[in-house]
Amino acid sequence: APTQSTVTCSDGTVVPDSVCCEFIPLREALNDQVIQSDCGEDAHELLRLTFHDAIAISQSLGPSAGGGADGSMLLFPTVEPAFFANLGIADSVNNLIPFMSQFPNISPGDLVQFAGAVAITNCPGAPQLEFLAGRPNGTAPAIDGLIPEPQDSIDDILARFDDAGGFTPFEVVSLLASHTVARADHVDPTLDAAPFDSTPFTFDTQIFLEVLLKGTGFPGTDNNTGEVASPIPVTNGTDVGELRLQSDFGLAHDSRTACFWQGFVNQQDFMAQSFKAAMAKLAVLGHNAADLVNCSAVIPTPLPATGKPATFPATLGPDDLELSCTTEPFPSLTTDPGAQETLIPHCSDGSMDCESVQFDGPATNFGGDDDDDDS
Ligand code: HEM
Ligand SMILES: [Ca+2]
Ligand SMILES: [Mn+2]
Repeated sequence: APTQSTVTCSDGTVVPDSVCCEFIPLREALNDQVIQSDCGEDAHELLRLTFHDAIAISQSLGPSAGGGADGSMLLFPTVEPAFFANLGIADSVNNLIPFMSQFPNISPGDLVQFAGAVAITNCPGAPQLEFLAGRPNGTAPAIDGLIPEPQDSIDDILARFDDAGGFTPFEVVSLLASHTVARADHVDPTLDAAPFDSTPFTFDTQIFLEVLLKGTGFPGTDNNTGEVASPIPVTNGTDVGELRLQSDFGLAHDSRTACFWQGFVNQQDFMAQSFKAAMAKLAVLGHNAADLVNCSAVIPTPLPATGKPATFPATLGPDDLELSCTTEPFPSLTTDPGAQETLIPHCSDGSMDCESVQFDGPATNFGGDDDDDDS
Protein backbone atom coordinates (compact mmCIF):
# COMPACT_ATOMS: atom_id res chain seq x y z
CA ALA A 1 0.00 0.00 0.00
CA PRO A 2 1.24 3.55 -0.64
CA THR A 3 2.66 5.18 2.46
CA GLN A 4 1.02 8.38 3.62
CA SER A 5 3.68 11.04 4.14
CA THR A 6 3.38 13.25 7.20
CA VAL A 7 4.81 16.43 8.68
CA THR A 8 5.36 17.10 12.37
CA CYS A 9 4.50 20.68 13.47
CA SER A 10 6.75 22.40 16.03
CA ASP A 11 4.42 21.45 18.89
CA GLY A 12 4.53 17.79 17.89
CA THR A 13 1.19 17.58 16.08
CA VAL A 14 1.42 15.16 13.15
CA VAL A 15 -0.39 16.37 10.02
CA PRO A 16 -0.47 15.41 6.33
CA ASP A 17 0.88 18.76 5.13
CA SER A 18 2.78 21.71 6.61
CA VAL A 19 -0.10 24.06 5.72
CA CYS A 20 -1.93 22.55 8.70
CA CYS A 21 0.73 23.78 11.15
CA GLU A 22 -0.24 27.44 10.62
CA PHE A 23 -3.59 26.75 12.23
CA ILE A 24 -1.98 25.96 15.59
CA PRO A 25 -1.04 29.58 16.43
CA LEU A 26 -4.39 30.68 14.96
CA ARG A 27 -6.17 28.33 17.35
CA GLU A 28 -4.33 29.83 20.32
CA ALA A 29 -5.00 33.39 19.12
CA LEU A 30 -8.72 32.73 18.66
CA ASN A 31 -9.06 31.19 22.10
CA ASP A 32 -7.05 34.04 23.72
CA GLN A 33 -8.53 36.99 21.88
CA VAL A 34 -12.14 36.00 21.17
CA ILE A 35 -13.41 32.70 22.51
CA GLN A 36 -11.76 33.06 25.95
CA SER A 37 -11.71 29.25 26.12
CA ASP A 38 -15.41 29.46 27.03
CA CYS A 39 -18.58 28.03 25.51
CA GLY A 40 -20.11 31.48 25.84
CA GLU A 41 -21.58 34.08 23.54
CA ASP A 42 -18.53 34.40 21.29
CA ALA A 43 -18.18 30.65 20.79
CA HIS A 44 -21.91 30.36 19.99
CA GLU A 45 -21.75 33.15 17.44
CA LEU A 46 -18.73 31.60 15.69
CA LEU A 47 -20.61 28.32 15.34
CA ARG A 48 -23.60 30.14 13.84
CA LEU A 49 -21.27 31.88 11.37
CA THR A 50 -20.04 28.54 9.96
CA PHE A 51 -23.65 27.86 8.96
CA HIS A 52 -24.50 31.27 7.56
CA ASP A 53 -21.35 31.39 5.41
CA ALA A 54 -21.70 27.84 4.13
CA ILE A 55 -25.42 27.51 3.41
CA ALA A 56 -25.42 30.47 1.02
CA ILE A 57 -25.10 28.35 -2.12
CA SER A 58 -27.74 26.98 -4.48
CA GLN A 59 -27.68 24.07 -6.90
CA SER A 60 -30.78 25.36 -8.68
CA LEU A 61 -29.65 28.98 -9.02
CA GLY A 62 -26.05 28.17 -9.86
CA PRO A 63 -22.64 29.49 -8.74
CA SER A 64 -23.52 33.17 -9.10
CA ALA A 65 -25.97 32.88 -6.16
CA GLY A 66 -23.23 32.13 -3.66
CA GLY A 67 -20.04 30.16 -3.14
CA GLY A 68 -20.91 28.25 0.03
CA ALA A 69 -18.16 27.98 2.66
CA ASP A 70 -16.01 30.59 0.97
CA GLY A 71 -15.52 33.29 3.61
CA SER A 72 -17.70 35.72 1.67
CA MET A 73 -19.09 36.97 5.00
CA LEU A 74 -15.60 38.23 5.91
CA LEU A 75 -14.62 39.35 2.42
CA PHE A 76 -17.79 41.40 1.84
CA PRO A 77 -18.67 42.42 5.41
CA THR A 78 -21.04 45.19 4.43
CA VAL A 79 -23.15 42.94 2.18
CA GLU A 80 -24.22 39.55 3.59
CA PRO A 81 -24.20 40.49 7.30
CA ALA A 82 -26.67 43.25 6.44
CA PHE A 83 -29.32 40.79 5.20
CA PHE A 84 -32.24 40.49 7.62
CA ALA A 85 -31.79 36.70 7.98
CA ASN A 86 -28.19 37.29 9.13
CA LEU A 87 -29.15 39.58 12.04
CA GLY A 88 -26.46 39.23 14.69
CA ILE A 89 -23.83 37.73 12.39
CA ALA A 90 -21.97 41.06 12.26
CA ASP A 91 -20.60 40.33 15.76
CA SER A 92 -18.73 37.19 14.72
CA VAL A 93 -17.68 38.69 11.37
CA ASN A 94 -16.09 41.69 13.11
CA ASN A 95 -14.47 39.36 15.64
CA LEU A 96 -12.80 37.31 12.88
CA ILE A 97 -11.73 40.07 10.46
CA PRO A 98 -8.55 40.99 12.44
CA PHE A 99 -7.28 37.41 12.00
CA MET A 100 -7.26 37.79 8.20
CA SER A 101 -4.27 40.15 8.45
CA GLN A 102 -2.69 38.34 11.43
CA PHE A 103 -2.77 35.08 9.43
CA PRO A 104 -2.52 36.17 5.78
CA ASN A 105 -1.84 32.64 4.52
CA ILE A 106 -5.12 31.33 5.91
CA SER A 107 -8.13 31.93 3.68
CA PRO A 108 -11.29 33.53 5.09
CA GLY A 109 -13.31 30.43 4.19
CA ASP A 110 -10.93 28.28 6.22
CA LEU A 111 -10.90 30.83 9.03
CA VAL A 112 -14.70 30.73 9.41
CA GLN A 113 -14.97 26.93 9.52
CA PHE A 114 -11.88 26.54 11.70
CA ALA A 115 -13.05 29.13 14.23
CA GLY A 116 -16.38 27.37 14.67
CA ALA A 117 -14.73 23.98 15.09
CA VAL A 118 -12.31 25.36 17.70
CA ALA A 119 -15.07 27.30 19.47
CA ILE A 120 -17.22 24.27 20.24
CA THR A 121 -14.33 22.31 21.74
CA ASN A 122 -15.03 24.49 24.81
CA CYS A 123 -18.56 23.08 25.01
CA PRO A 124 -18.66 19.83 27.03
CA GLY A 125 -19.97 17.01 24.84
CA ALA A 126 -19.25 18.59 21.46
CA PRO A 127 -17.63 16.37 18.83
CA GLN A 128 -14.17 17.03 17.43
CA LEU A 129 -15.21 18.28 13.99
CA GLU A 130 -13.40 17.36 10.82
CA PHE A 131 -11.39 20.29 9.49
CA LEU A 132 -10.18 20.45 5.91
CA ALA A 133 -8.01 23.37 4.77
CA GLY A 134 -7.51 25.07 1.45
CA ARG A 135 -10.77 26.82 0.54
CA PRO A 136 -10.05 29.46 -2.09
CA ASN A 137 -11.25 33.02 -1.48
CA GLY A 138 -14.85 33.77 -2.32
CA THR A 139 -15.18 36.02 -5.33
CA ALA A 140 -18.57 37.64 -4.68
CA PRO A 141 -21.11 37.95 -1.88
CA ALA A 142 -24.07 35.58 -1.87
CA ILE A 143 -27.52 36.80 -2.81
CA ASP A 144 -30.17 37.47 -0.17
CA GLY A 145 -32.75 34.76 0.48
CA LEU A 146 -30.58 31.66 1.01
CA ILE A 147 -30.51 31.64 4.85
CA PRO A 148 -33.35 29.67 6.50
CA GLU A 149 -35.50 31.78 8.81
CA PRO A 150 -37.41 30.54 11.86
CA GLN A 151 -40.80 31.50 10.39
CA ASP A 152 -40.19 29.49 7.20
CA SER A 153 -42.37 26.42 6.62
CA ILE A 154 -40.75 23.02 7.12
CA ASP A 155 -41.31 22.37 3.41
CA ASP A 156 -39.25 25.47 2.60
CA ILE A 157 -36.55 24.66 5.16
CA LEU A 158 -36.07 21.09 3.94
CA ALA A 159 -36.09 22.28 0.32
CA ARG A 160 -33.48 24.97 1.07
CA PHE A 161 -31.10 22.45 2.71
CA ASP A 162 -31.62 20.04 -0.17
CA ASP A 163 -30.93 22.77 -2.74
CA ALA A 164 -27.85 23.98 -0.86
CA GLY A 165 -26.10 20.65 -0.55
CA GLY A 166 -28.43 17.67 -0.82
CA PHE A 167 -28.95 17.48 2.94
CA THR A 168 -31.47 14.83 4.00
CA PRO A 169 -34.12 15.49 6.65
CA PHE A 170 -31.98 13.44 9.07
CA GLU A 171 -28.96 15.64 8.36
CA VAL A 172 -31.03 18.79 8.88
CA VAL A 173 -32.12 17.55 12.31
CA SER A 174 -28.50 16.56 13.05
CA LEU A 175 -27.32 20.11 12.28
CA LEU A 176 -29.90 21.49 14.69
CA ALA A 177 -27.89 19.97 17.55
CA SER A 178 -26.12 23.33 17.25
CA HIS A 179 -29.08 24.92 19.01
CA THR A 180 -27.99 23.16 22.21
CA VAL A 181 -25.39 25.95 22.56
CA ALA A 182 -27.41 28.86 21.27
CA ARG A 183 -29.28 31.96 22.35
CA ALA A 184 -31.27 34.52 20.41
CA ASP A 185 -30.50 38.23 20.55
CA HIS A 186 -32.82 39.39 17.78
CA VAL A 187 -35.93 37.19 17.71
CA ASP A 188 -37.48 39.06 20.64
CA PRO A 189 -36.13 42.60 20.32
CA THR A 190 -36.57 43.15 24.07
CA LEU A 191 -34.24 40.27 25.01
CA ASP A 192 -30.53 39.57 24.75
CA ALA A 193 -29.27 36.00 24.86
CA ALA A 194 -32.56 34.11 25.21
CA PRO A 195 -31.45 30.44 25.32
CA PHE A 196 -32.96 27.64 23.22
CA ASP A 197 -32.41 25.05 25.95
CA SER A 198 -31.74 25.17 29.70
CA THR A 199 -28.03 24.32 29.21
CA PRO A 200 -26.70 26.78 26.60
CA PHE A 201 -23.08 26.17 27.66
CA THR A 202 -23.23 22.39 27.29
CA PHE A 203 -23.42 20.40 24.06
CA ASP A 204 -26.02 17.99 25.41
CA THR A 205 -29.33 16.59 24.16
CA GLN A 206 -31.55 18.90 26.26
CA ILE A 207 -32.51 20.88 23.15
CA PHE A 208 -34.17 17.81 21.65
CA LEU A 209 -36.06 17.05 24.88
CA GLU A 210 -37.11 20.59 25.76
CA VAL A 211 -38.50 21.42 22.30
CA LEU A 212 -40.84 18.42 22.82
CA LEU A 213 -42.36 19.91 25.99
CA LYS A 214 -45.66 21.80 25.74
CA GLY A 215 -45.18 25.51 25.28
CA THR A 216 -46.64 27.55 28.13
CA GLY A 217 -45.36 31.11 27.66
CA PHE A 218 -42.88 33.57 26.22
CA PRO A 219 -39.69 34.81 27.91
CA GLY A 220 -40.25 38.44 26.88
CA THR A 221 -42.85 39.85 24.51
CA ASP A 222 -45.34 37.44 22.95
CA ASN A 223 -45.52 36.06 19.44
CA ASN A 224 -42.52 37.59 17.76
CA THR A 225 -42.01 36.48 14.16
CA GLY A 226 -40.49 33.00 14.14
CA GLU A 227 -41.14 32.40 17.84
CA VAL A 228 -43.61 30.06 19.56
CA ALA A 229 -44.31 29.43 23.26
CA SER A 230 -41.62 27.69 25.35
CA PRO A 231 -41.96 25.41 28.40
CA ILE A 232 -39.69 27.42 30.75
CA PRO A 233 -40.22 31.09 29.94
CA VAL A 234 -39.56 32.63 33.36
CA THR A 235 -37.07 35.52 33.13
CA ASN A 236 -35.30 37.07 36.12
CA GLY A 237 -32.80 39.83 35.44
CA THR A 238 -30.09 38.59 33.10
CA ASP A 239 -31.40 35.02 33.52
CA VAL A 240 -33.56 35.01 30.40
CA GLY A 241 -36.22 32.31 30.02
CA GLU A 242 -36.09 29.80 27.22
CA LEU A 243 -37.08 30.97 23.74
CA ARG A 244 -38.42 28.49 21.21
CA LEU A 245 -37.99 28.97 17.49
CA GLN A 246 -40.99 28.10 15.32
CA SER A 247 -38.61 26.17 13.02
CA ASP A 248 -37.29 23.97 15.85
CA PHE A 249 -40.88 23.30 16.92
CA GLY A 250 -41.85 22.48 13.33
CA LEU A 251 -38.94 20.08 12.83
CA ALA A 252 -39.76 18.36 16.13
CA HIS A 253 -43.29 17.63 14.91
CA ASP A 254 -43.22 17.28 11.12
CA SER A 255 -43.79 13.69 9.97
CA ARG A 256 -40.51 13.74 7.99
CA THR A 257 -38.36 14.73 10.96
CA ALA A 258 -40.21 14.06 14.25
CA CYS A 259 -38.71 10.62 14.89
CA PHE A 260 -35.20 11.85 14.05
CA TRP A 261 -35.71 14.73 16.49
CA GLN A 262 -37.01 12.51 19.28
CA GLY A 263 -34.32 9.93 18.50
CA PHE A 264 -31.57 12.27 19.74
CA VAL A 265 -33.13 12.68 23.21
CA ASN A 266 -30.65 11.27 25.75
CA GLN A 267 -28.47 9.85 22.93
CA GLN A 268 -25.38 12.01 23.48
CA ASP A 269 -22.92 10.04 21.35
CA PHE A 270 -25.35 9.42 18.51
CA MET A 271 -26.27 13.11 18.46
CA ALA A 272 -22.66 14.29 18.56
CA GLN A 273 -21.54 11.89 15.83
CA SER A 274 -24.52 12.74 13.62
CA PHE A 275 -23.81 16.46 14.06
CA LYS A 276 -20.17 15.87 13.18
CA ALA A 277 -21.08 14.01 9.98
CA ALA A 278 -23.53 16.69 8.85
CA MET A 279 -21.07 19.48 9.72
CA ALA A 280 -18.42 17.78 7.59
CA LYS A 281 -20.78 18.17 4.65
CA LEU A 282 -21.75 21.74 5.53
CA ALA A 283 -18.15 22.90 5.95
CA VAL A 284 -17.15 22.01 2.40
CA LEU A 285 -20.17 23.34 0.50
CA GLY A 286 -18.89 24.85 -2.73
CA HIS A 287 -15.70 22.78 -2.70
CA ASN A 288 -14.51 19.35 -3.68
CA ALA A 289 -13.25 17.77 -0.46
CA ALA A 290 -10.59 15.94 -2.47
CA ASP A 291 -8.96 19.32 -3.26
CA LEU A 292 -8.56 20.14 0.45
CA VAL A 293 -6.01 18.95 3.03
CA ASN A 294 -7.19 17.07 6.11
CA CYS A 295 -6.01 19.20 9.04
CA SER A 296 -8.38 17.67 11.60
CA ALA A 297 -5.40 16.94 13.87
CA VAL A 298 -5.12 20.67 14.67
CA ILE A 299 -8.62 20.75 16.21
CA PRO A 300 -8.29 20.38 20.00
CA THR A 301 -9.95 17.52 21.84
CA PRO A 302 -13.31 18.88 23.07
CA LEU A 303 -14.25 18.96 26.72
CA PRO A 304 -15.86 15.61 27.55
CA ALA A 305 -19.61 15.27 27.94
CA THR A 306 -20.88 15.83 31.47
CA GLY A 307 -22.25 12.30 31.67
CA LYS A 308 -25.52 13.66 33.06
CA PRO A 309 -28.46 12.01 31.30
CA ALA A 310 -31.17 14.20 29.77
CA THR A 311 -33.63 15.31 32.44
CA PHE A 312 -36.93 17.14 32.54
CA PRO A 313 -36.37 20.65 33.92
CA ALA A 314 -37.61 21.06 37.52
CA THR A 315 -41.42 20.84 37.90
CA LEU A 316 -41.87 19.20 34.46
CA GLY A 317 -42.19 15.57 33.48
CA PRO A 318 -43.60 13.06 30.99
CA ASP A 319 -47.09 14.59 31.27
CA ASP A 320 -45.72 17.77 29.73
CA LEU A 321 -44.50 16.04 26.59
CA GLU A 322 -46.13 16.75 23.26
CA LEU A 323 -44.98 13.99 20.91
CA SER A 324 -45.43 13.47 17.18
CA CYS A 325 -43.25 10.43 16.53
CA THR A 326 -45.64 7.49 16.65
CA THR A 327 -43.29 4.63 15.81
CA GLU A 328 -40.66 4.89 18.58
CA PRO A 329 -41.04 4.78 22.36
CA PHE A 330 -40.01 7.85 24.36
CA PRO A 331 -37.15 7.24 26.79
CA SER A 332 -37.75 7.17 30.52
CA LEU A 333 -36.12 10.22 32.13
CA THR A 334 -36.02 11.75 35.60
CA THR A 335 -36.87 15.33 36.63
CA ASP A 336 -34.35 17.83 38.01
CA PRO A 337 -35.02 18.59 41.69
CA GLY A 338 -36.68 21.86 42.70
CA ALA A 339 -40.13 23.26 43.34
CA GLN A 340 -39.71 26.30 41.08
CA GLU A 341 -39.42 26.59 37.32
CA THR A 342 -35.76 26.46 36.21
CA LEU A 343 -33.87 29.72 35.80
CA ILE A 344 -31.20 29.51 33.12
CA PRO A 345 -27.91 31.18 34.10
CA HIS A 346 -26.62 33.97 31.87
CA CYS A 347 -22.94 32.95 32.14
CA SER A 348 -21.21 29.59 31.90
CA ASP A 349 -19.82 29.99 35.44
CA GLY A 350 -23.34 30.54 36.78
CA SER A 351 -22.87 34.29 37.32
CA MET A 352 -24.99 37.15 35.98
CA ASP A 353 -22.23 39.22 34.46
CA CYS A 354 -19.83 38.01 31.80
CA GLU A 355 -18.38 40.17 29.08
CA SER A 356 -18.30 38.95 25.53
CA VAL A 357 -15.54 40.15 23.22
CA GLN A 358 -16.63 42.55 20.53
CA PHE A 359 -14.18 44.06 18.09
CA ASP A 360 -15.28 47.06 16.07
CA GLY A 361 -15.32 46.38 12.37
CA PRO A 362 -16.95 47.09 9.06
CA ALA A 363 -19.78 44.56 9.32
CA THR A 364 -23.18 45.94 10.22
CA ASN A 365 -26.48 44.23 10.82
CA PHE A 366 -29.69 44.85 8.89
CA GLY A 367 -30.74 48.39 9.70
CA GLY A 368 -27.13 49.48 10.28
CA ASP A 369 -26.96 48.53 13.97
CA ASP A 370 -23.49 47.22 14.81
CA ASP A 371 -24.59 45.47 17.97
CA ASP A 372 -21.49 46.11 20.02
CA ASP A 373 -23.47 46.45 23.20
CA ASP A 374 -24.39 42.77 22.84
CA SER A 375 -23.82 40.91 26.11
C1 HEM B 1 -33.70 25.61 10.04
C2 HEM B 1 -32.49 26.08 10.18
C3 HEM B 1 -32.14 27.16 11.15
C4 HEM B 1 -32.86 28.26 11.53
C5 HEM B 1 -34.21 28.72 11.01
C6 HEM B 1 -32.07 28.94 12.53
C7 HEM B 1 -32.44 30.12 13.16
C8 HEM B 1 -31.74 30.73 14.18
C9 HEM B 1 -32.13 31.95 14.83
C10 HEM B 1 -33.35 32.78 14.48
C11 HEM B 1 -31.21 32.21 15.77
C12 HEM B 1 -31.18 33.39 16.73
C13 HEM B 1 -30.31 34.52 16.21
C14 HEM B 1 -30.42 35.73 17.10
O1 HEM B 1 -31.54 36.23 17.24
O2 HEM B 1 -29.41 36.15 17.69
C15 HEM B 1 -30.24 31.16 15.74
C16 HEM B 1 -29.15 31.08 16.57
C17 HEM B 1 -28.15 30.16 16.41
N1 HEM B 1 -28.05 29.21 15.42
FE1 HEM B 1 -29.51 28.67 14.15
N2 HEM B 1 -30.92 28.24 12.76
C18 HEM B 1 -30.92 27.16 11.93
C19 HEM B 1 -29.90 26.24 11.79
C20 HEM B 1 -28.67 26.35 12.40
C21 HEM B 1 -27.52 25.55 12.06
C22 HEM B 1 -27.49 24.48 10.97
C23 HEM B 1 -26.50 25.95 12.87
C24 HEM B 1 -25.09 25.48 12.96
C25 HEM B 1 -24.64 24.39 12.44
C26 HEM B 1 -27.04 26.98 13.75
C27 HEM B 1 -26.37 27.57 14.77
C28 HEM B 1 -26.88 28.55 15.58
C29 HEM B 1 -26.20 29.05 16.77
C30 HEM B 1 -24.90 28.52 17.35
C31 HEM B 1 -26.99 30.08 17.28
C32 HEM B 1 -26.73 30.91 18.51
C33 HEM B 1 -25.98 32.18 18.27
C34 HEM B 1 -25.82 32.97 19.56
O3 HEM B 1 -26.00 32.38 20.64
O4 HEM B 1 -25.51 34.14 19.47
N3 HEM B 1 -28.34 27.20 13.41
N4 HEM B 1 -30.58 30.27 14.75
CA1 LIG C 1 -27.48 22.53 25.80
MN1 LIG D 1 -25.78 36.03 20.51
